[in-house]
Amino acid sequence: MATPLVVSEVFKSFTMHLRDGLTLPVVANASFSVASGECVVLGGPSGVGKSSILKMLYGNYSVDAGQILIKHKDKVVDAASADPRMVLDIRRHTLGYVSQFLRTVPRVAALDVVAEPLVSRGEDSIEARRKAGQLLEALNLPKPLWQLPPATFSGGEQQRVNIARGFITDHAVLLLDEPTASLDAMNRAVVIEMIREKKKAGVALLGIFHDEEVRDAVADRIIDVSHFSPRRAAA
Ligand SMILES: Nc1ncnc2c1ncn2[C@@H]1O[C@H](COP(=O)(O)OP(=O)(O)OP(=O)(O)O)[C@@H](O)[C@H]1O
Repeated sequence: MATPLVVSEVFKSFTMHLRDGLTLPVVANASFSVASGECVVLGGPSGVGKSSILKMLYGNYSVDAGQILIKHKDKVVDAASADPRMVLDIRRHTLGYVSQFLRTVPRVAALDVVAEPLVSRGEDSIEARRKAGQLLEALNLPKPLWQLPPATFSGGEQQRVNIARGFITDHAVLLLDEPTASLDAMNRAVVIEMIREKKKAGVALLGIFHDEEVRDAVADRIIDVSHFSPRRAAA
């Protein structure tokens, strides 16, 4: 089985510059991998470092030590030490991320927000919009909203735009940070089905799901992130 994501001995601390440089160690010696077609869930109590791990993998947080090995365009790249241009290339072609909250761009219609990851890869914009419409329809976003910028949408509507944007590409690795937190039962079921489709297509998924029902429906494996807690490592 192919393994497009390998995390090896990753460490992370935050330095509080406004608190006399106080250092808060958050992740110590995190090592795990995710295979194609597998959905791995990061578990453990609140504040243990689950979101921080996803943000390091996506390049939003720097990594203090260790490697994040991603299979990118037939090569293995260490995203932890890659330059910003490489990180952007990995995001464009290999690594998707559904964050908890949509970062809206003023004046851009929801349909174009969803189509953008395909357009930025040079795909035909009409075809990209068609695919975006299919996803928004599956996620029950009312059609009159498609042409509006999502800034004024409800939390659940914004989250569905965010999910559609994350799922529109055929990226080999997909990170999901509580994608169903603001959704009703009907749309949670749609997202569960979309995750199963990605697994069937051979995508490696790594996610955080506080909702037990969703977690049980999609998880092949749960990694207890408290194993990577610095306090435990020091004990
Ligand atoms: N940018 C940051 N600056 C300083 N501290 C941070 C930052 N991001 C996260 N932390 C700290 O790192 C620790 C882990 O946070 P993180 O959000 O990764 O936990 P989590 O396991 O995802 O929690 P939850 O389940 O509550 O979302 C927390 O103590 C948090 O305060």
